[in-house]
Formats: sequence, structure tokens, C-alpha cells
Amino acid sequence: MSEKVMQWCVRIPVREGEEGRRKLIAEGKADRSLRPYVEDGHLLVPVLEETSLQAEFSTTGIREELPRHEQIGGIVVLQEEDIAGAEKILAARPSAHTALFATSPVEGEFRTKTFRVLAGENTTETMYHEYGHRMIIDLTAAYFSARLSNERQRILSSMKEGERILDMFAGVGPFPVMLGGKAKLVVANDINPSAVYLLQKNIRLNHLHNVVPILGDAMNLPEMLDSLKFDRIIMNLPFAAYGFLAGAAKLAAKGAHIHLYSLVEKEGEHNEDILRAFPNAKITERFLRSYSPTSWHAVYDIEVSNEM
Ligand SMILES: C[S@@+](CC[C@H](N)C(=O)[O-])C[C@H]1O[C@@H](n2cnc3c(N)ncnc32)[C@H](O)[C@@H]1O
Repeated sequence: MSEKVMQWCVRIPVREGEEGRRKLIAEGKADRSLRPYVEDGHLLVPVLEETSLQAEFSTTGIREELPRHEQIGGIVVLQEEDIAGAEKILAARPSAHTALFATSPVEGEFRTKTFRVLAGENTTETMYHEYGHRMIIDLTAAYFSARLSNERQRILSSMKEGERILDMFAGVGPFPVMLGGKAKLVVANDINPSAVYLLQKNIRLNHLHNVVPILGDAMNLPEMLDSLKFDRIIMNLPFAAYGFLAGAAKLAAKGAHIHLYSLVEKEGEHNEDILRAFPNAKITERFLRSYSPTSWHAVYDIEVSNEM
């Protein structure tokens, strides 16, 4: 019998629908247990990750009912500690080798989680693919989220060839790896030694010769990088990045673009902090996704004045 379920989905104009659906499948993001459908000239494709859109899907086309999970490379992370469900997912998804359950929230300076292996191989390491790039991820050793993959593409397409980029909180390097091919130089910094170890591996894996990894506290970057100036600065440390704006100001070239990721509870929450560091900057705030009933993940695109 056909039932209805609410499901996260991506809405794609019909003429690009098939291409978009294939891309989501190739990236391991599509939920293939539900059938996409057309509504108002758009194809609604069910996906495994949370997005800004939920729609009602019919279970008529369901291949197998699987517990809610997110897939990152060969690892699936379940929302419930459900061993039978984990085994079912691994059986249904040949590309997955391990099923995990997070036993902590994202925590500590390194922003990592702890996990319990529910099924499959006893590992938290995997190879992750994003838009033709490969990255080694270890979910307990260093922060990683696939949720910003669209954001990385947005920044890549807004970039000019040959920019000098600084990623102050680079983790295992998703921004440097995606942007490196178009940049002249990427300086990628993180305070977590395991993240920088994986970052180095990911730089080599993607044959990037212009990405320089640094292990350090971003507070020390202005002193460490001395007179270097950057055309674009990525600041993805959602609970605290705004505290590093003064340092970013010392490293920004005239007309630079800064992308500050933050968890906020009201629009314009960081405008004052930003204008203190970058007077006359043009600020555009974008909603990325809900975080809790009262807060959301936002990105502030800051265009630094040419008159600095
Ligand atoms: C939310 S993660 C983002 C990682 C990466 N940009 C990504 O998108 O996957 C934040 C990163 O900042 C690092 N970090 C935290 N405090 C830092 C500091 N003071 N200086 C440099 N890195 C720091 C953490 O180790 C973590 O890898």
C-alpha cells in the first residue's frame, strides 16, 4: 500500500533534472530508495542529507525502507543506534563499508565527534568524492561535513583565476582541495595535527602544488604570514570565527572577499563585529540550513572596500 513520507529533497528545473539527479547519485547524495517526481516544472529528488527543503514522497516506489542516515564516502552515519538498521543499510548500499552512530555532539577545539561502529568494518576512515576530487576523511580524528559541498562550488564559481586564498580553519582541506585548481596560492591552516596530517595527504592525492598546509592557531597567522595579503579568506569555525576577524583584516588585500560561517539566532548578528574589522565592507548574509528551532547556519560574504 502507498504511504506518504516527508523527505529532504533537492528541487531542480525539469530540463536539468536528469543531469542533476545523476550528479546527486554520483556524489552519493541521492536517496535511491524513493522515486523522484515532477512538480511545477521541477524535479524533486530525495536526498540523504538535510537540505532547506522537505517534500512529501510516496512510498509506492520504495525499494527498501532504510533508517535515516547520512553517507560520507563508504561510511553511513545513522541517526539512531540501530544495529539491525545499520546492517540493512550496508546490505542495500554496496558502496558503504561501515555504519556508525555518533556518541557525542561536535565538541572541543578540534570540533570532532566520537562514534560507535554499528556494523561493517571497524574504522572511521574513508575515501570521499566531491566533484571529481578525492579526500581521505577520518571522522573521529578531524572534523568533516559533506553539507558544505554546494557552498564550496558557489565559492569556486565566484572566484577569479589566480586568486591568493587563505583558509584559516581548513580541517582536512575540502575548501583548499576544491579551490586549489583555480587559485594561485592556497594557505590552509588548522590547529588539529590529525586534520593537518590528512590535509597533507589530500593535497598530494589531488596533485596540488600550490596548497601550503600550516599547523597552528589562526590567532598567530597575521604574525606568521607577515606581509602576505589574500584575495579570499575562508573562516569556517561556526561558534567562534567572528573572534578572528581582526586577524583576517590584517591579511586581507584591498577588495578581498571573506566568507565567515557562523551559527546565528538573528539576522545581522555579526554585522557590527564585521564592520569593526572591515569598515565600509559590503555584507551579504545567506541562510545555509537550520541548526535548532532558534538558530541557523549562515554565511556572511564580506566584500572588503578598495579604500582600506
Ligand atoms: C568546523 S571545522 C571546519 C573544517 C573545514 N573548513 C571544513 O569545512 O570541513 C573547524 C576547524 O577549525 C579548527 N580550529 C579550531 N580552532 C582553531 C584555531 N584557533 N586555529 C586554527 N584552527 C582551529 C578545528 O580543528 C577544525 O578542524
